[in-house]
Amino acid sequence: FSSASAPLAASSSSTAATLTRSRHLSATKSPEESTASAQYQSAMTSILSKEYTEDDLKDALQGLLSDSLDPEYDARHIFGHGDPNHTLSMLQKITATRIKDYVHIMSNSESPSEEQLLQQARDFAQANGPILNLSDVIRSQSPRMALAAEFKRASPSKGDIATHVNAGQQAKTYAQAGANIISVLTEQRWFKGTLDDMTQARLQSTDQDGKRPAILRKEFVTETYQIAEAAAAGADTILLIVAVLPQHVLKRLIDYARSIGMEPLVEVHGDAELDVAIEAGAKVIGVNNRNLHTFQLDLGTSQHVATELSKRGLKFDHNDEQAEYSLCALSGMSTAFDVQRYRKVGLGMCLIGESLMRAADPAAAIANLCLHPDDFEKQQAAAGAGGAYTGGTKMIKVCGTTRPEDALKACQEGANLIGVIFVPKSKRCVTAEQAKEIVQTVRKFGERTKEAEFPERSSGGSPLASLVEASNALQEAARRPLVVGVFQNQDAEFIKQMVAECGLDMVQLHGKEGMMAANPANCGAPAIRVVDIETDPDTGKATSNAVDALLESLTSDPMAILLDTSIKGNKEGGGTGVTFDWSIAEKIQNAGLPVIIAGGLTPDNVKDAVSSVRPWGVDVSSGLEASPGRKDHQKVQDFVRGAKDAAKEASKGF
Ligand SMILES: O=C(O)c1ccccc1N[C@@H]1O[C@H](COP(=O)(O)O)[C@@H](O)[C@H]1O
Repeated sequence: FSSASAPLAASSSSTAATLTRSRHLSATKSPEESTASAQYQSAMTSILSKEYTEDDLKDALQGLLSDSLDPEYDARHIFGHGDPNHTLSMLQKITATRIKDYVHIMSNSESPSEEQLLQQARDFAQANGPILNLSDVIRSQSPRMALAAEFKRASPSKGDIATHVNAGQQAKTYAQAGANIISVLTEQRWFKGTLDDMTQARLQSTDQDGKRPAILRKEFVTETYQIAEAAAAGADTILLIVAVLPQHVLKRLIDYARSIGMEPLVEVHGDAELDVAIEAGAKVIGVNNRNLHTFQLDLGTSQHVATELSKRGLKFDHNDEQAEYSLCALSGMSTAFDVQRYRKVGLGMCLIGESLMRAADPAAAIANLCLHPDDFEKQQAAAGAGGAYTGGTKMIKVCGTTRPEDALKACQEGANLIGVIFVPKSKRCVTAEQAKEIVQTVRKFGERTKEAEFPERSSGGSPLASLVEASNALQEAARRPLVVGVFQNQDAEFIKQMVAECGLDMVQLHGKEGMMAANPANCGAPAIRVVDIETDPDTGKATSNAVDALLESLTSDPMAILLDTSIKGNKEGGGTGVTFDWSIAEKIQNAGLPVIIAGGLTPDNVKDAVSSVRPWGVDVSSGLEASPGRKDHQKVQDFVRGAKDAAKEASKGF
């Protein structure tokens, strides 16, 4: 395949590009070709609608070991290997389904042969330029972090993400905004992607000077045929997922990809998979922060793998010219802070999908990632917060506690914030003595001797960026529960006095104090600013343009934003026991601001709130009571566990 890997004369003619694409993708065809294409399409439709039993799928995965000389060794890292009763994970189901699909595709008389695909790939390269080497693309960006921006319409766990978006147009936007790699999901059943999406991404992301990002085919690749197919449709590289590939198959696929000029992205999760990848000869290693069998996300995974590579004496630092490997973080990132944490440990690329697909303005979201280190302080300070908030539910606040035993129960269940209310009109209003007792209980539980300390915030940032930074800091600090004092239109001196006397970690301003009142200098501690979502009690709908109003009113004074219902016609919100229209919270988070939602949450509706809105936090007061001011411990347990289970469930996905 030397002609594809050798730099061939590039043509910017899109007509030439269209004509030389593989015959089933071509838009301009002779009548015979059209018939062939129609037959091909109908064959593909029938193949992709086939359903397989669990046994069929297990056999398909087992088949990957049929030519192994040492199946135990080659499959040593594979989940459930050797256990005939193990249930297939979603990753295994999808991969096995693709294995079955390709058995049918490759044997279908309408399909091009692998040789024909390789010829089409050569033609494509001749018309549109040679394959780009992934390793070179990443390394050439140093010291800037390379960005792989992903095109993903849907996923198995999240369902539809952005089905209306056009792949070519989105790729062009990504490329113009500085993406170096464009990853395109080509799997149809679960991700609603196609090979044609990828071709469109390739053709439309090239600029007038012929400069373009590398194109990654994101697929469940087990066959060399899929790699040839990727090259024929315009890919520069392919993803190889170690979790589903026996060692010998991984090696075969890496070698094949290189033989046609592609440097593959080899995806690992833990240490065992890292060893398999290195032994198979991977050079560009992507660390999935998500365990693809359990789907749990942990952004620390990439850092962990970086440490493991260092321990093995392997050089991967993005700024080291001698480095033999490139390390990339995959999954779960959305902000400049995420990029920064990986830059610090030498990673060279971040792959970001969902938050860019959901972003109202993907170009702004990319700019706000501050890919260049010099931009981290400067640019993110001047701009917004990055893409949509997609980090899921991380904060649980149990408010309105008046008794230490209720606060303790909430801590034991895993609540992050315990609220005490100082509002005289509230049925849950506490004295300073009661608050002090609760503070002592919460501190003892968290093995703390003093109030929480928060890192200083970078100065000069936009309110949105500053709030995102503050929310991250609060999330870190609230790994051990903190006590929040709730106030409503009360004197700043009184608030400061209660903070000092009771040892409150934070305050919550729940009245009409305004955004700037939430400054720590005013309150004596960092503050959660409550934003009322004025709701019509008859329709349940918000009565004003709440989203724009909130985004315009933001200042850098608060530590976090909490949305609560206020009933139209009533002066103040708080403890209403009424929900607001949660889609407002979703819209605010899609603009990049993580929010806590409150108002009428109960053990019965919290799961729904968490799974549908995926808010950063949930807050409850009256919904957990046996009687005003007294918590029902069963309800506390059900609420916190329900929120956590739903958060776990909602964070699963590709
Ligand atoms: O709970 C109260 O009595 C209260 C009084 C005054 C201000 C705030 C109050 N509670 C806050 O209201 C929300 C939601 O409460 P609920 O779950 O709808 O009862 C929560 O933030 C509490 O902190």
